[in-house]
Amino acid sequence: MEKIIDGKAIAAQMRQGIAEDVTVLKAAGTIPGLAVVLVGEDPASRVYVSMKEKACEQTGIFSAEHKLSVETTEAELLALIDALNGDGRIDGILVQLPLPAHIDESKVLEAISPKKDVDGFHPYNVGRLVTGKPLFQPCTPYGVMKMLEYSGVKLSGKNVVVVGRSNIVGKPLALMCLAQNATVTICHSRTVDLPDQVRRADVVIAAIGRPEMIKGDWLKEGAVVIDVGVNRVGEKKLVGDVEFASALPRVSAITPVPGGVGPMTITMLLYNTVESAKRRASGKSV
Ligand SMILES: Nc1nc2c(c(=O)[nH]1)N[C@@H](CN(C=O)c1ccc(C(=O)N[C@@H](CCC(=O)O)C(=O)O)cc1)CN2
Repeated sequence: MEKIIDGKAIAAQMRQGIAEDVTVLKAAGTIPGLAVVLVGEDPASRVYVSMKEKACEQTGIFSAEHKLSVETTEAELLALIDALNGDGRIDGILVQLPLPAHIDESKVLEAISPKKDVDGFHPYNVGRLVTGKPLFQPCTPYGVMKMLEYSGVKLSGKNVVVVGRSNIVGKPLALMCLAQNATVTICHSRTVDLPDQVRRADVVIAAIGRPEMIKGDWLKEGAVVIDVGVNRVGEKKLVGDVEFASALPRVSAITPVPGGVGPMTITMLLYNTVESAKRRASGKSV
């Protein structure tokens, strides 16, 4: 196992496989389609959306872009989603988060057809994950699981500590690790003695959104560290939730920021879209 888990390289390898699947689908008459919806001008969201569009182009997926003004009402957004749910060219619908404060995020996510919910955020898909029969799995946690698989890290019987309990990363990751027979602990802002919890972990997954909060001397010797944090410090610098320099000498493997989990998020969105297109092509119900 490489000490630095290269998310860019794993993502590139997976995207090649996805592009091959798209070629096969197109030859049989199905063009995978993703609708990308952005409301407002949030600069980070604009960057992520354009990365998603570019990734679609590179893999041959049709992307339909809907860039809406910050004044868009909740009713207008719901009407667009309704139209996309019924659009036969669209296999996946992505609404970039966060949404402006006047729009109810849960209402919007619940309006997306579970069959086109390639972000895996709809309560139906959350329920499928909880019951161990996933349909669409959320992209960042799914990307983490793929990185562990590609790096040969087996979770069965391991102590996994997930730091962070968000609906889109921490909670689904805990369920995915549990499905691989890990012993999972979820830590959060009220956890007593976080360093002590982290010290027990064979695998630490950091998803708290606090720059370099987890220090090297908190880690067990030989631990595997997956850093989901993408924190902007100053104008240009990006850092994770783990202090990389102090962690590196102690770990057996670690993901960098940037170039770790981030590239996998978009790759899993492409993957989910193509899986959805394969279902459409086969006429299978879900
Ligand atoms: N509808 C969704 N909204 C959001 C999601 C999501 O999965 N679905 N996740 C995040 C943002 N996100 C994708 O949307 C995302 C975050 C980071 C990266 C990434 O590649 N990061 C790079 C650094 C890029 C940079 O320079 O800023 C890295 O870590 O190497 C991709 C996608 C919130 N919203």
